[in-house]
Amino acid sequence: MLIDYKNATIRQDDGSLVLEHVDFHVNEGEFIYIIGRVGSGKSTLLKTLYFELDLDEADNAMVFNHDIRKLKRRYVPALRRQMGIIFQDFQLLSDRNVHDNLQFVLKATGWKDKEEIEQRISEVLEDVEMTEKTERMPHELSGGEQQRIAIARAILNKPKVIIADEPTGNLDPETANNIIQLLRNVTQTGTSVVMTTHNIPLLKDYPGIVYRCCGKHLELVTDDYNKIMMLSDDTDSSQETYNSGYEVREDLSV
Ligand SMILES: Nc1ncnc2c1ncn2[C@@H]1O[C@H](COP(=O)(O)OP(=O)(O)OP(=O)(O)O)[C@@H](O)[C@H]1O
Repeated sequence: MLIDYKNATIRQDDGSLVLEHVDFHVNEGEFIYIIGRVGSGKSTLLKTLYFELDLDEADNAMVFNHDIRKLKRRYVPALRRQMGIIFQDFQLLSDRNVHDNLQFVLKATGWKDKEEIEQRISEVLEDVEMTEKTERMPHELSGGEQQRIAIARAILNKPKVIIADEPTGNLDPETANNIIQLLRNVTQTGTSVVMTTHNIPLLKDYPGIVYRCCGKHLELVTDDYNKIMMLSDDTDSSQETYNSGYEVREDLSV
């Protein structure tokens, strides 16, 4: 198991409670969605996974077999290197082109051999179908293209887990589908993906394990990829419309 939280309590730095009694598990190659209303704690849960926020109240809190309750800060970079992190706003370095964005990460994570660096950059750009855009600056790319580069950057070091905080939030529905398809492809290599989303229709088109943040708890909605096809929109309350134009209902039930 790559990530194993049992009965974890997640608080902000100011001590305010975000989620309690959290049981959350990630195995190799899994595709996991975290859904839930605005402010329900999705991003905060992710922050504990990539050590942006401490988690010390739990019966168990393991990431890559390290007990993160006792983790010394000096071990964080080595663990983060085994993760790829993707944000809604891409967070590419705006002052350098696509190639140099990727090269920067490889150099920062200890790659030295020039040929190997070039080879790896070509491979990941091929994976995300962006080989033509190597020389482009981030501002010369569309949102979907920038997110492709963010994915390329996230997979450079063949991470065990990709953590993506609303990676399709700024994208039109078709581009969002392409991005999710790319992330699904990544799981074929054994990498797991944990992503937050408000885009509920995605769940049916690209099934995965679904958790929901709700009322300071994290519920497992389904861990059966097949069952997700039966997720019902036919519920009685809590309709919300988001920027994507989708009408979504967050109180999905199986
Ligand atoms: N740095 C912070 N310090 C204190 N409280 C915070 C901080 N960041 C977020 N919060 C609060 O923690 C709660 C959970 O926020 P979080 O960002 O995890 O929600 P979310 O489910 O990701 O929301 P969204 O769907 O809008 O991204 C909210 O009440 C939010 O106001």
